[in-house]
Amino acid sequence: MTLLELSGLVVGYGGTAVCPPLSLTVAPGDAVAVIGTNGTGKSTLLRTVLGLQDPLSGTVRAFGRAVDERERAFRTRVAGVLDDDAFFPGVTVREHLVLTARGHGVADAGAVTDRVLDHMGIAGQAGAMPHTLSSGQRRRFLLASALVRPRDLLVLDEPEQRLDTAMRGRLADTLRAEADAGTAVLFATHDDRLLAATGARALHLSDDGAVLLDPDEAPGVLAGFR
Ligand SMILES: Nc1ncnc2c1ncn2[C@@H]1O[C@H](COP(=O)(O)OP(=O)(O)OP(=O)(O)O)[C@@H](O)[C@H]1O
Repeated sequence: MTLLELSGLVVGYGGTAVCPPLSLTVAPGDAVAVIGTNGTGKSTLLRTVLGLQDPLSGTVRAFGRAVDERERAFRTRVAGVLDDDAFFPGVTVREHLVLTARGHGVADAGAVTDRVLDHMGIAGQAGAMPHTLSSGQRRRFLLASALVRPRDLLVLDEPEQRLDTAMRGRLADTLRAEADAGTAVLFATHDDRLLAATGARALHLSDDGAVLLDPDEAPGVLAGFR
């Protein structure tokens, strides 16, 4: 079964492509990493997959339909964490997460939130305002926002950013568990250890084209960017 299908996809801005045309199919339980040096279009690709910008050409289909983030049916099944953050004033970390969970129909939103806060190691920050968190704590919080809600497709842009080594290990375990549970995971990364630990296939973007690598060779290719 195909959950996400990119076909002849070209992404970019103002009519100018930022990466080569690409095609990719992702099934439930698949983990796919998008890799490439800075500026090769990874974030732009993920934004397009999330329906936040239109393709220049080609198609992005999720769950058998063209992606459209205005459709609730799409939003309820797709959890995305990009490199941006915006918070409601006067709403704590825990309250943000409970609101997110409730908004997506989670019945025991408080209990789920407390489990995820604990899992992400930020239970001690539950009552804090998001803007008072350290950058790594804020990253943990943003990742938590994807984990408190239902999801069939998880899209993460460099989820390892600003996380300490132990939390990067936890992140790898989490992504593997997500895939094992049947969630499709698509993430951009610069971390070859995260890539190896998740066992993800890697889509390598470069001037030479978009190439799907085997899990065995992908971490070596990524490490070679250093
Ligand atoms: N809003 C925008 N308008 C125009 N060009 C943009 C915009 N955002 C990004 N770009 C350009 O698109 C190209 C790809 O950027 P993108 O952020 O997708 O790369 P990336 O692979 O995610 O990079 P990095 O590894 O540095 O995060 C870059 O040349 C960038 O300057």
